[in-house]
Amino acid sequence: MTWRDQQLPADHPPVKSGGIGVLIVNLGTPDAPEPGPVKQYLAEFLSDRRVVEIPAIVWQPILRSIVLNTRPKKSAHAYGQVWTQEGSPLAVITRQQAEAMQTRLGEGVRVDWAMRYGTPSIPDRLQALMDAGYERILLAPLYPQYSAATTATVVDKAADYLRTMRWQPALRTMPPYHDDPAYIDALAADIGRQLDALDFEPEVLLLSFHGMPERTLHLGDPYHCQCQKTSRLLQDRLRRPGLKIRTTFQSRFGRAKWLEPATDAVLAQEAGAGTKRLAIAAPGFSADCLETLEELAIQGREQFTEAGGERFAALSCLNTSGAGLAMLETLLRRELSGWING
Ligand SMILES: C=CC1=C(C)c2cc3[nH]c(cc4nc(cc5[nH]c(cc1n2)c(C)c5CCC(=O)O)C(CCC(=O)O)=C4C)c(C)c3C=C
Ligand SMILES: [Fe+2]
Ligand SMILES: [Fe+2]
Repeated sequence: MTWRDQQLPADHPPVKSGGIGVLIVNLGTPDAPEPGPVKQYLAEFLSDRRVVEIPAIVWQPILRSIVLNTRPKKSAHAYGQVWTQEGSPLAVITRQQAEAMQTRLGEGVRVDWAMRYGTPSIPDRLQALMDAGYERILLAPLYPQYSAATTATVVDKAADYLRTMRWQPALRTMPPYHDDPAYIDALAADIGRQLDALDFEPEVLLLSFHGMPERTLHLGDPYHCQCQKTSRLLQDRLRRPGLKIRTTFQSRFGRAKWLEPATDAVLAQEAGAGTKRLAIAAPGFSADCLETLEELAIQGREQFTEAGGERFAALSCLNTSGAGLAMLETLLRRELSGWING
């Protein structure tokens, strides 16, 4: 009991200890690879005004009457192809990343994880950290490139929850790290290692980033520029002059024009132009997920080989690789240093 507790009534909640918590956050994923849970997840995700920037009065009827009646079945099938014994790859890897950070950062800091959509939710984990006495919380969205549809909506969600609290934690947010030497070095080391381990030598390496509506670029979202900068720095750092490297954007959604060139179009175009051996990496994803394991590794392979390609490799994301964990530790320690040493 502290001196403060002694002055409080007996039924008063315990005085918090003031410890430091880290909440790492990724996008989110359904609870099961079945249409029901996928529908629930998509309803939450695609109702986020940061993600679909169409007025709700126009979008919600389309979402409810068309998208949520057609997409869940198709997406559930895709999730079924990549689901693991432990669950959705994105959730499993994010949890493993949090556990590894707990080990690396030690007992002085508590590391937890959450998903922007689905479970475990950001409010749930923020409250759990507060209940356990962590009054300073570092919110770490694991998106190297900033976009309103990813980084900003994580901060919105945390802020919305803080708005409901009488006793708020102090919140710090980890900035995007698209050009951070720790990130570029980790990518170069991990992609270089995977390229060296292939039993063929690719002529082309695609760096495929998740797409966004092109309109967001014109509205000032830095996402496209940050993807291009990551690619340029990574290309320099990879030092493979014989390898043709191209930047592409995947996972188009809806009817609007998205950032180009599209990954699927480039796969077919490269094969059509005579490229026989191709590798693809997804540097914007911190963890393998549906978009890398199904869309790139399964569908991408089909698109390339059906158009005449012969050898294809989809490289893993940083996940829990040594390079990836060392990078995360560097980024988190940098943000925590003000609180620990200050
Ligand atoms: C890495 C950054 C991401 C950006 C930017 C992003 C933008 C964005 N996404 C959609 C629509 C969908 N994305 C879906 C899956 C998905 N998206 C990301 C990351 C980014 N999205 C990840 C990591 C995942 C995988 C989730 C998993 O469970 O493994 C999906 C769901 C799957 C499907 O039905 O195809 C949709 C839908 C939009 C509209 C958008 C930008 C405006
Ligand atoms: Fe997405
Ligand atoms: Fe997809």
